[in-house]
Amino acid sequence: MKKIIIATKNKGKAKDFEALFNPLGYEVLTLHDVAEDMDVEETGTTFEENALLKATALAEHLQSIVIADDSGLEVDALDGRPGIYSARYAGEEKSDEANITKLLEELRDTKESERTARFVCVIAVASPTMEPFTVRGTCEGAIAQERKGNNGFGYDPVFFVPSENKMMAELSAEEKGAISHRGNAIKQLQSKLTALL
Ligand SMILES: O=c1[nH]c(=O)c2ncn([C@@H]3O[C@H](COP(=O)(O)OP(=O)(O)OP(=O)(O)O)[C@@H](O)[C@H]3O)c2[nH]1
Ligand SMILES: [Mg+2]
Repeated sequence: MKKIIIATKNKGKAKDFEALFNPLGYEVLTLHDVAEDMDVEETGTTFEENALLKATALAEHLQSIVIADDSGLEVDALDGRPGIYSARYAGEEKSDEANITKLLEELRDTKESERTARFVCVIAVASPTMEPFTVRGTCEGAIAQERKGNNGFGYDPVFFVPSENKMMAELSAEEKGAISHRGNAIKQLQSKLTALL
């Protein structure tokens, strides 16, 4: 099987990528497989900057084509927060559980119609032989009052997807990939992918 390297340590993201790339004939490798010690600081101010930082650092290190994903949740009632800080919203330990608790607490007095939000996923592609580039995918939804569902990762248990009438965490990996920010970003990548890999 052909291999694709993703500059991530997030196992939930890796699963999402596997559901999207395995059917296309690619085995997904992550930092855990290729450079366990590598830790790229996300010092950018946009998803694009952070995705490029992660992709170019690993592409340089491995002298190979690499993709990276920087993603997060934008909540309208919170002026777009947590945004690029989604992973570390409740602290540097990056706990999905604590992040959800903090989010629900911050939205405690926000009524149903004002709980709109979107997931954003920016994927950067970098290689030693070409200019890096990014694609962006989004997924519109709303923040629920309570957790529901056991699939996915991050904020999936409280992210309501109107088109499915379900929480993201109630969808299978394949169902999530069909409608998610990550799936949408990868769809944009696909046309360019064949030429690249
Ligand atoms: O419920 C969710 N479903 C998703 O599909 C999703 N995609 C992103 N997120 C949130 O945004 C952070 C990314 O931050 P991020 O891009 O810096 O990644 P990360 O730090 O977790 O791993 P790495 O790829 O940087 O190694 C994640 O941790 C999550 O909190 C999601 N939440
Ligand atoms: Mg990160």
